[in-house]
Amino acid sequence: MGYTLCVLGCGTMGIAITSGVLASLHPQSLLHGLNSGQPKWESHTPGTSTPTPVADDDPRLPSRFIACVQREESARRLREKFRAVLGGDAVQVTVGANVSAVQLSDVVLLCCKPQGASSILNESGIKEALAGKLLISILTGVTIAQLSAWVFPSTTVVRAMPNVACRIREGMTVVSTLPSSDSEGLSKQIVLQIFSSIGRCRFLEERHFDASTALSGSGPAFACIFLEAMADGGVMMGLPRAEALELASQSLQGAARMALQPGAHPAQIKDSVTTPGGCTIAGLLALEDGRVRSTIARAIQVATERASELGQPTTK
Ligand SMILES: NC(=O)C1=CN([C@@H]2O[C@H](COP(=O)(O)OP(=O)(O)OC[C@H]3O[C@@H](n4cnc5c(N)ncnc54)[C@H](OP(=O)(O)O)[C@@H]3O)[C@@H](O)[C@H]2O)C=CC1
Ligand SMILES: O=C(O)[C@@H]1CCC=N1
Repeated sequence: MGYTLCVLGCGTMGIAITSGVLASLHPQSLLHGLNSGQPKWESHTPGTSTPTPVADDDPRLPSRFIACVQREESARRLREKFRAVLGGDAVQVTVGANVSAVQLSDVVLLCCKPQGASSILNESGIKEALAGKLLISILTGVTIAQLSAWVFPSTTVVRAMPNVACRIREGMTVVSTLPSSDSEGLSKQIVLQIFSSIGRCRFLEERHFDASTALSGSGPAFACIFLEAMADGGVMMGLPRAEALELASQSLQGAARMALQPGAHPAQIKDSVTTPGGCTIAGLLALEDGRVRSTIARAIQVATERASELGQPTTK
């Protein structure tokens, strides 16, 4: 029998992670369709993630899910969503019952706003309910030292920084290196299993978390600005909007997948596209005139600085 996973604060990211993990555990379920939506275009869109084989007795895999939210309205929507795709109560959704949800769980995924951590973890009984368990926080800016001060020493605290693409199992998650006492233990296996089932997962020291938050946590938003702008250019030149978005999206996906190939480098890919005297170099020079590289790099810098402020007592 696997373990019980409690998603404490099941909003955008809680839903993305839960949906991704459920889809990996139930490859035949409608979750795949729901997560990726109906194909927008008629073009062939091959799937990319390989389903994780289900093994009910694997202690690294969750077999029961509890989602905690604050408002009844959110709870109702979540129940409908998960019931619709799994046809039962695969995910138990609770409101105002964080302590009992944590008591019933083995692993807790903290997915509330950074500003909400203090009140959620200071609720009477939570500390005791978390004793001896694994607490994985995806909160921006809230440090392991802060989290550890709110729980007993027997609670294993791990930070993770996923992104919204976990929803379609194409996420990028950075996980803090575990304490040496647990560096090869079950906690590490559980964390790896969760996040590698919904995308890529990499361990990094905590000092890199704010930059990782800006780069891969916020990254999908930055990429979508570029994507929208490319599509706008296509529309300006007469392409229909839907086709322009398809062309832009698939081009970005293709370029990113090429860049992820072993030994590949973005500059080499760019050079291979750039015919001497051709149209690509004309477009590249227009981009450079707009200081596109320093603008994008500065966005990561500013987002990193802001990430470090979030979750701190003096920050709104
Ligand atoms: N959005 C993103 O792309 C990313 C976000 N993050 C981090 O993930 C965290 C969550 O972000 P996001 O999912 O966008 O935020 P959301 O606001 O979408 O989700 C927060 C959830 O917490 C719930 N909640 C609030 N208070 C309580 C409470 N007292 N008890 C139980 N549940 C509660 C809310 O319930 P209700 O719905 O009822 O209000 C909501 O479901 C943040 O810390 C953020 O920094 C990290 C990486 C990417
Ligand atoms: O904007 C934010 O603060 C969060 C963290 C990364 C993505 N969204």
